[in-house]
Order: sequence, then structure tokens, then C-alpha cells
Amino acid sequence: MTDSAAVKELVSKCLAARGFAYCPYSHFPVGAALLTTGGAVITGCNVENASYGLSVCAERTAVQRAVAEGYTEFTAIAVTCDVEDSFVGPCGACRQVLLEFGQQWDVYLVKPDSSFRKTSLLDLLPLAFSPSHLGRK
Ligand SMILES: O=c1ccn([C@H]2C[C@H](O)[C@@H](CO)O2)c(=O)[nH]1
Ligand SMILES: [Zn+2]
Repeated sequence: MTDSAAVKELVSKCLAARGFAYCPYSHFPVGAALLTTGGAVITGCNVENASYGLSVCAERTAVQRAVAEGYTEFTAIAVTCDVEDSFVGPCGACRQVLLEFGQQWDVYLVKPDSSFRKTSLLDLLPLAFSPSHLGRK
């Protein structure tokens, strides 16, 4: 359970991170903010490439940045894009990458007006292949 001040921070920081998106090909900016068990917030945006397949989603940018800064335990992520009329979830690849770092993620899908819908990684990725299947806890 993520406390409401932390949710507020995640919501505002994912919206700010969306502003840094590098998306000259899709023109579809995405921002993400993840919360570590210690309360730190790490953000990411999508970073595209002229060789399209090299583009990286906002969620994975945030995870990789966090790991590189020494964080591997997380409790929540907030994600936002420019879609105003529905709540948009992370792509399948990002769901799998989140699962690498725990099953118990709260996931907040944030609209541009800051309204959000709370879900969970377990709901977004049922019957998942996980590190536990390779003997990791
Ligand atoms: O979960 C997702 C799905 C898509 N994108 C990015 C990738 C690409 O740059 C753009 C359009 O797919 O949105 C994300 O950042 N996160
Ligand atoms: Zn993705």
C-alpha cells in the first residue's frame, strides 16, 4: 500500500518526466516514476532512436536508471502519456521488466489531468514467467 503523499509525488514526477521524452518519431511522450522501498523516486521517459527498434520505453528507462543508481527494491510505479480519455498501461515488455524486480508492485496509470487508476503488476501480468522459475526467490 503506497501512502497518499507518495502517490501524489509519483503522479507529479511522472508527469514532469513525460516532458523530457525524446520521441521525434512517434510523437508519443511517456513519463514514469518509480518508488523504491526506501522512499526515493526515480523517473524515466521514453528515448527513441532513428533505428526504431532501439527505442526504450519510459518505464524501462526508469528501472535501468534506478538499478544503475543502486536501487533494486521497489513498491510502486506511476506511468503517464498524452492520452486523455483512457488509462493506458505499460507495454508487455515493461511489465516483464518490472516483474524482474518484484511481484508486489502497485501500478498507477496517470492521465494528463493527474487523475489516476491504481492497478497492480500481478493484475497486469497474470500467469507470468518470473525469476522464481529460474530458482530466484
Ligand atoms: O509502455 C510503454 C509503451 C510505449 N512507450 C513509448 C515507446 C515509444 O517511444 C512510444 C510509442 O510506442 O511510446 C513507453 O514509453 N512505454
Ligand atoms: Zn514499454
